[in-house]
Amino acid sequence: MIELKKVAIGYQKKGGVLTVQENINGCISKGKLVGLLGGNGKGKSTLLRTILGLQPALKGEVLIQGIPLSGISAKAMAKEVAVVLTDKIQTPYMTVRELIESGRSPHTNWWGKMKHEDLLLIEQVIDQLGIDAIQHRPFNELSDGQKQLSLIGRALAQDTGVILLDEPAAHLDVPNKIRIFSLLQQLSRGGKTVLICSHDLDLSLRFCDDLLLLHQEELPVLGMAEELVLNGTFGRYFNQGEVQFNIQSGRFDFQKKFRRQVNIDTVPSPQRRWLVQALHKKEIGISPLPTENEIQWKDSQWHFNSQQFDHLSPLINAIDTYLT
Ligand SMILES: Nc1ncnc2c1ncn2[C@@H]1O[C@H](COP(=O)(O)OP(=O)(O)OP(=O)(O)O)[C@@H](O)[C@H]1O
Repeated sequence: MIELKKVAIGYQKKGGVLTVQENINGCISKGKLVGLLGGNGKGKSTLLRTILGLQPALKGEVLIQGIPLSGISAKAMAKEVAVVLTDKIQTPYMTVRELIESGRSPHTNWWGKMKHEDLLLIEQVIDQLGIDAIQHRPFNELSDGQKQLSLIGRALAQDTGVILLDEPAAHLDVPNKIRIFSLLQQLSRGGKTVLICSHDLDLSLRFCDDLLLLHQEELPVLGMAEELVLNGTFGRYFNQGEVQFNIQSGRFDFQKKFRRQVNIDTVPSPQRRWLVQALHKKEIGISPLPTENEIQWKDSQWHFNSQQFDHLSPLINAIDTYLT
């Protein structure tokens, strides 16, 4: 586990100190998938680098598996903590498989000779990530998403108690993103401590047990994801102007006030959800009051202004014309 005790993070500069965040407290527990979330420039990467000991904390203390960072050698750190950072890595010619195998180096002998168990683990990682088809391709020739999967593979092959990931799913397609979050969740259930920094708030809410939220004006907060939503903290930390978190849908809405409005009170789900989206694209809002502009869904048909429509597209065009 990772313990943070009154940690302040930032940079020593010529003119003084730039404090990015302070008073970061809490325990990133074993067996949990924890998301590190915050808007741009709030200090997520800085905190990850501080936890890794790549830069000193300005104040406070970081403990890894109960030991203060200052007391952990680089070799011991490599056995305890695996990391996937966003920095572009330059590998001299190396295949995906060789890159993943290099994750075993903290555990192998000086010659890097791998035992049967090491090879089994490599096979398992390649299988878990679904990268069998690219395992013999040169890393430098891969797409960004394939590179990301390979780097995650190297971290998994390291087989450490703690895994830190900085935006590991940024370049991945949706099924691969879900696969990575789900795999990290599975790893945490197996007893690992996993801290993932992400801008994907939706997947973080769905998969992470706890969230560590960073904000400019408010103190960092660590808590159960659903609790932070229900007590309003999550929304408060991310709402910006017209972009507001909707506690019902769990999504961020662009809450623009539309001049033109219709009433859809009687439209059931799922038609309602997609009708609202199509109306908003035409700058038509939803009126909470019954008005004469009512849309209905009856007998698998749309009804508006005494007309019937089999499909959404002509309905939306008719409303758009009528309300112009
Ligand atoms: N080497 C550096 N020297 C000085 N300031 C830095 C340095 N690296 C980052 N910063 C500053 O620290 C703050 C936090 O940056 P950091 O990269 O940790 O944010 P982040 O939350 O990871 O952002 P993003 O989501 O945009 O990647 C920013 O104001 C940034 O300008």
